[in-house]
Amino acid sequence: MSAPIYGRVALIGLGLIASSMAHAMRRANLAGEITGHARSAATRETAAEIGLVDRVCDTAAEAADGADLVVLCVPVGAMEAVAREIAPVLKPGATVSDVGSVKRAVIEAVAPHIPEGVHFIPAHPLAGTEHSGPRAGFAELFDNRWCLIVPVENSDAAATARLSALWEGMGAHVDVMDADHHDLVLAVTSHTPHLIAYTMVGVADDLRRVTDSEVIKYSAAGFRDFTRIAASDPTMWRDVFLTNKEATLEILGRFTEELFALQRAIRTGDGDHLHDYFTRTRAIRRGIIEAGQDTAAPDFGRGAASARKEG
Ligand SMILES: NC(=O)c1ccc[n+]([C@@H]2O[C@H](COP(=O)([O-])OP(=O)(O)OC[C@H]3O[C@@H](n4cnc5c(N)ncnc54)[C@H](O)[C@@H]3O)[C@@H](O)[C@H]2O)c1
Ligand SMILES: O=C(O)C(=O)C[C@]1(C(=O)O)C=C[C@@H](O)C=C1
Repeated sequence: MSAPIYGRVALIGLGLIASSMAHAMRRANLAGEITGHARSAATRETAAEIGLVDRVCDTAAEAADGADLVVLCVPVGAMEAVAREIAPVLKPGATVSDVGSVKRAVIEAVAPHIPEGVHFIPAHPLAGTEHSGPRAGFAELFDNRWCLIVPVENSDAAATARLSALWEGMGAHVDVMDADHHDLVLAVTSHTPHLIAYTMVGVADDLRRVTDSEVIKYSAAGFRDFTRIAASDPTMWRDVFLTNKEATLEILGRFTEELFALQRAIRTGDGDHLHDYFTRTRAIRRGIIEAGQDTAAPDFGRGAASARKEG
C-alpha cells in the first residue's frame, strides 16, 4: 500500500460526509492520523464508540492543531465560526478545505480567517444520501462521483494537486469549477430539485388528512424518490437555501414559468405541448445514460439501519 497523502487530517463535523471520508481515507491509507471534532457531545461519543477516527477532540481547535489538512464538514452556516476558532492553531503550509454544498458563501465566510501561509482550497463532493450523523458514512460514497474543487484567488498549485489526489484516492473524479458557476449549476441539479421534493411531500402530507393516509400507503416509485430526498437534514438544507439565495431564486423563477405553461396546456387540452415537452425531457435522460454519466449513488440502504440524526 502506498504512503499516506497527508500526515494528519482533521475532520470538523462528524456527520455523513466526514464519516464517509474517514472510511474512504482508511480504505486506501490516505492519512497517517485522523482527528475529529463535532459540536455535540453525543456525536463525539458515538464517533469514539465506533472508532470512526483515531482521536476525537473536544474542540475544533484541538483537532486542527498540527494537522496537515483540515476539512470543514459542518453545515454551511457554521463554517465561519469554525474557521474563526481554528485559525490561531493552523500550522504554516497546512491546507484548509471544506465540503459545503454552496461555494461563494463559504469562501466569503472562511477566507478572511485563513492566516498567511495556510492554503484554503474549497471543495464539494457531489455525493450524499438522506442520512446524517457519524454512523451514516460508508467508504464507497464517493466512488465514481464528482468532487468539484473551487480554487480561490492565487490558489497554490501543489496544494491543490495534493487535495485532488486525496479525493481521487477516495474514489472520486475531480474537476475544477469557479464558485459562482458552481452555485448556479448546483441550484439546477441539486438545490431546486430538493426544494421541489420538500414541497411535493408537504403537499402530500396536507392531502393525507383528506385521503386518510392513502397517499403514503399507495405512493408510487416517483413519489417515494421525493420522500427520500425530502428526508434530508433540515439544518443542512436551510443553510443551502439561505446561502445560495440568488441562484436558487433564479432557477425557481424559470421553473415556475415552465410549470405555468404545462398547467395551461393541461387546462386547455394542449396534448401536443405536453407530448413535445416530455419528449424533450426524455431525450435529456437518455443523453445522460448514453454519456455514461448516470452515476446513481451506491446502495442508499447501506446506512439506513443505523443512521440517525445528530445535532
Ligand atoms: N448530505 C449530503 O448529501 C451532502 C453532500 C455533499 C456535501 N454536503 C455538505 O457537507 C456538509 C456536512 O453535511 P453532512 O451531510 O455530513 O451533515 P451531517 O448533519 O451528517 O453532519 C454535520 C455535522 O456537523 C456537526 N456540526 C454542526 N455544527 C457544528 C459546529 N458549529 N461545530 C462543529 N460541528 C458542528 C454536527 O454535529 C454533525 O456532526 C454540509 O456543509 C453539506 O452542505 C452534504
Ligand atoms: O443523493 C442525495 O441524497 C443527495 O441529495 C446528494 C446531493 C445531490 O443533490 O446530489 C445533495 C447535496 C450535495 O451537496 C451533493 C449531493
